[in-house]
Amino acid sequence: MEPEDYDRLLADLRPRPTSEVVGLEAALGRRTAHEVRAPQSVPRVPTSAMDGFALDAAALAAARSGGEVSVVGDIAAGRPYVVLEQGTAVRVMTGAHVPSGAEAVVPVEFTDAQPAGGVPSTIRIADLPADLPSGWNIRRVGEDVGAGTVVLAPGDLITDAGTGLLAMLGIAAVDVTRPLHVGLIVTGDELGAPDAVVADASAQSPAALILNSNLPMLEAAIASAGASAHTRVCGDDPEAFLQVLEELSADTDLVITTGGISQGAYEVVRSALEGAHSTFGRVAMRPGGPQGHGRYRGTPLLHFPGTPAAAHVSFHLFARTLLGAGPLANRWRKAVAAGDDLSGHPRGVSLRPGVFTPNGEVEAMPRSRLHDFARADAIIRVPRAPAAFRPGDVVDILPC
Ligand SMILES: Nc1nc2c(c(=O)[nH]1)N[C@H]1C(S)=C(S)[C@@H](COP(=O)(O)OP(=O)(O)OC[C@H]3O[C@@H](n4cnc5c(N)ncnc54)[C@H](O)[C@@H]3O)O[C@H]1N2
Ligand code: MOO
Repeated sequence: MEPEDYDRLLADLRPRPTSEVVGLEAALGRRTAHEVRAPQSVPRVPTSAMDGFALDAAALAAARSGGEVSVVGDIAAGRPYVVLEQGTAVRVMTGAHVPSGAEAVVPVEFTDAQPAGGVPSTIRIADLPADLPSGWNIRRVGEDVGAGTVVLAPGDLITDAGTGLLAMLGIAAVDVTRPLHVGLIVTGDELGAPDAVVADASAQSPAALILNSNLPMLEAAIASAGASAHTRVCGDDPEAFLQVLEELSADTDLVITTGGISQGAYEVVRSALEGAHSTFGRVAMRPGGPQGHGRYRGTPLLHFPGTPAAAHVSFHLFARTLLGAGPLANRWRKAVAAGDDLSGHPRGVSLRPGVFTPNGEVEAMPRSRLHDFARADAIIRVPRAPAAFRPGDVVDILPC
């Protein structure tokens, strides 16, 4: 099974997020719970796109034939509106409310007026384009955003530009999804805490030989995905594992486990859950081939392999789908390959760490260890052999 097919199977496990209303200052990086519609138009009134003079049709005609036009007022952006009398002009600044009846705003450069200083009492205009479109340099009401337009869809990430957009529309608070609570159980009798003393390799203590990289790595990945992590470490005893899962699943929206799912003698996760709660199998991909998923008392479960590079890739491919990023099939982006030729593996999709070159192409690292992914900008998807890519070919990448 290809990674995207497996990912589709996981869709039913997606937790339903709840929502909360937050102020704009706390909205950055959150996702909208509902669509957001513009409560008002932008601009709200016709506004000038240029510093210049608003003229009605009669004044424009007079100016075209070389006549002087009287200037009857001055409007800066946000300042009170001035009535445009027939056959006259009003000085307007960019963003100013253009008086009704104005046919066009003529930029100051087309006139004999000085750009700065007081308002001239009259202006002359030279070299006006022959066919001025009606409303030249006047931004119509709702030209940027019409009242009622959907400006953000449900699930959209609120970015810095999105924050500005909401402020522009007078929206001070927004309904966003609450961070999901994700349980993480990292399994293996052999694991030592990252600060454990690394003993001599010949020593008897296994905990000193393999340090627990998956826990801090996936805790960080969960936080980067906007969720909160609740972590536990567990040995290879299935009963003890079930006890940890029982506790953790009661208060979490999703539980991720690592390790103990392949063909070995101490596959704790598999022996505790297979049949009753979870299914285990192999996805045609490397790293990360062994995978499992299920539910425990309703709480969705994802089971990742213990090998650190496999756990890393599994999170980006599959956990992100359940944490609101959308189906894997929709998340691949395109990039131009650089560096050496890339050949597919005969048994499945290869997921290779890739680094962006200064000119924006992507170059695969020679190997796919955690050490390589730690420096990568993206995961490159190399389909199964005989697929092969040469420099200049377009490849699928997942930013990570
Ligand atoms: N006979 C077979 N053996 C294996 C197969 C297979 O198909 N047949 N698949 C291999 C592949 S691919 C992978 S990936 C691993 C996955 O095995 P598990 O999920 O059961 O993981 P473990 O055996 O528990 O651990 C694998 C490896 O990773 C180390 N590990 C585990 N957790 C952590 C952690 N939190 N931090 C750092 N390192 C960790 C663990 O000590 C093992 O060395 O199975 C292959 N075998
Ligand atoms: O899933 Mo494994 O060895 O391919 O890392």
